Amino acid sequence: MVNDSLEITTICDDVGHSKFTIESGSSEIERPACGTPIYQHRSLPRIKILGTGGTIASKGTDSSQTAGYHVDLTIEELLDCIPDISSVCELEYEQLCNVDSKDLNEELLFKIYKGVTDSLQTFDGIVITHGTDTLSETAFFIESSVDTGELPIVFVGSMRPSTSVSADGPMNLYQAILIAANPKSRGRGVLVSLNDQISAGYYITKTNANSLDSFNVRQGYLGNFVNNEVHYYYPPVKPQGCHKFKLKLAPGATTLKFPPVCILYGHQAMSPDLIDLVVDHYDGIVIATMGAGSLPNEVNQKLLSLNKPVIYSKRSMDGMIPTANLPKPLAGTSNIIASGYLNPEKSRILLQLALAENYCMEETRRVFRGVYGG
Ligand SMILES: NC(=O)C[C@H](N)C(=O)O
Repeated sequence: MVNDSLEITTICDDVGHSKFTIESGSSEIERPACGTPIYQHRSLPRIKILGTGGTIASKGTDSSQTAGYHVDLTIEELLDCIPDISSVCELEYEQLCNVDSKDLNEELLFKIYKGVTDSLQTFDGIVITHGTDTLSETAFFIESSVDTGELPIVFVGSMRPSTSVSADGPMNLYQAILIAANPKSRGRGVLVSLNDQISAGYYITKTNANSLDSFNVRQGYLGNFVNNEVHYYYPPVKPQGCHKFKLKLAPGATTLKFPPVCILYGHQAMSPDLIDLVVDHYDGIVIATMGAGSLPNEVNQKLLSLNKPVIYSKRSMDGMIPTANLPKPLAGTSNIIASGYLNPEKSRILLQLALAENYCMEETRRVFRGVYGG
């Protein structure tokens, strides 16, 4: 299903940067200087698409293949597969990277952050195509580090590669663009659009490794997409207690370097020796506890003795860690902080942001209080 009615124009000859615009109609376009967006119909919302890769940008070898495929499709090719949106919005798109989301690192996260912040003033909405495995981490990071104001930022991925029968990528992308262009999406912060559902990026979690309905959010879906209509269930709202960090690069640095934080997974017969193996390599530890903060006593004692922050999160997908369940130090203030509703991977990002700001233990605890932890 090729979209013939869109005109795709290269506006920057720096191919490494891959910036393009898609204009509605085919009337003459005056070419501005490299990097300047071209707009003809000021009345349509302007949407920026940032391509980063993932299954939505993947190809398999035959149409039945839904595993073992490779990222091999550009954002430009992906846009060729969606229905005509030229009467709905004007698009500009940019390929930031093209990787499986397991390979996203601080450098690429910073590229996404820059892609977003550079577009905030010029566009009415931003769509980010992303692999689903770590999509919720990037969405959480962007919500925690960008003051989005009224602008909708919509993350989107897919569970089937572009070559498969009933590939979900084109419909998911189409919906994400329409959500970003819809005035009702304003003032809702970072959204995730997948499988017809709209959710808050701050809370969403990937809960199924294979199915199309792979994302779940116990805090509730915000809305639904049906037959070209965006339906919100609630008026605009942003996540409660979300702490906003101002990212600062170190003097002379060109990208972010976060303090290292690891995640350990609690289990029966867990030994405190595990902590000894990692403690010197990390500035903080997140631990996926059993239940709502349970760990063997010796592990609690070992963690309490560390001179660095330890976040108690959970193995269970839902629920939270109440502060009442944290182990108590014999004397002084504790280095152990409850993650509240955050899962281990989001807790890791939040702790890294707090460490990067040089927050003391109490400031870090206050940040986690926003999600009923601390
Ligand atoms: N469905 C997906 O996008 C999974 C893929 N491995 C990724 O996260 O990039």
